[in-house]
Parts: sequence; structure tokens; C-alpha cells
Amino acid sequence: MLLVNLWAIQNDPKIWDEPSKFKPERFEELGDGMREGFKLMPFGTGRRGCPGENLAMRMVGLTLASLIQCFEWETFLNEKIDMTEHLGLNLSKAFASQVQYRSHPTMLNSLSQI
Ligand code: HEM
Repeated sequence: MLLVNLWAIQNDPKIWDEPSKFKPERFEELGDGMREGFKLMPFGTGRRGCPGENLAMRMVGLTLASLIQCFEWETFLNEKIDMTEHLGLNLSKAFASQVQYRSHPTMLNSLSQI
């Protein structure tokens, strides 16, 4: 079995400018569904690459946009969210965030009909 260290590739400063910074604009020039070669492979690649990639790329954006558009989010006491990474086979946050949310006033009508 071959395990590729994607974390190392995706955090390599020789490949990415300031790899640990949140810079979504670095992907702006990529068209819909286009890849960044072998520099970014969240869905694997080749024959065993993820067949759900196109669906996932649409659903993740749609779900995130819906959550932002429909609800107002805040942390308790307005503390900053700790984005420290927990290193393991999968990358997750080291500390869970506690947030509270309420329906956005302009969305109340639509949400109450779901
Ligand atoms: C953000 C969402 C997703 C991520 C990050 C993701 C990531 C991956 C990765 C890394 C692999 C292994 C690829 C490899 O071995 O090279 C994989 C395989 C697979 N994924 Fe996804 N996936 C996602 C969503 C989905 C969805 C929505 C579906 C189906 C509707 C799906 C179905 C599959 C299947 C069936 C495989 C196994 C393919 C094979 O072994 O031939 N995935 N996925």
C-alpha cells in the first residue's frame, strides 16, 4: 500500500506561497472543477480517485453558503475560535468550538416553511 503525505505537499512553502495562511483567493484563477495539478489532492487522484468529487465540490460550497446566509453565528463571550490543528490520519481541529446561532431575521419566513 502506498500512503502519500498530502499534508506535507499541501503545506510545502516551495509549492505554496504562505501555505498556512487562509488565502482562498489563491484558487481564484482555477475554473470550475479544475485541479491544481498534483499540488492539491483532497479527493485523491487517478483510477481510485474520489468519484464523488464533483458532487462534493458543489455540496460543500452550497451547504456552507446556506449556513452563513440563513443563520447568525457567534461564539460564547465572543472569544476567538482556536484553529489549532490536531495531527492524525485525518486533519481535524484540536479543540471543539462552541458556538450559538439564530435564524437570520430575513430568512425566518423561508426557514419556517421547511
Ligand atoms: C468533501 C467531500 C469528500 C472528500 C474530501 C472525499 C475524499 C476522498 C478521498 C481522498 C478518496 C480516496 C481517493 C484515493 O484513494 O486516491 C475518496 C474515495 C471515494 N469517495 Fe470520496 N470524498 C468526498 C465525498 C464523496 C462523495 C459525496 C461521494 C459519493 C457520493 C464519495 C465517494 C467515494 C468513493 C466511492 C470512493 C472510493 C473510490 C475507489 O476506491 O475507487 N466521496 N474520497
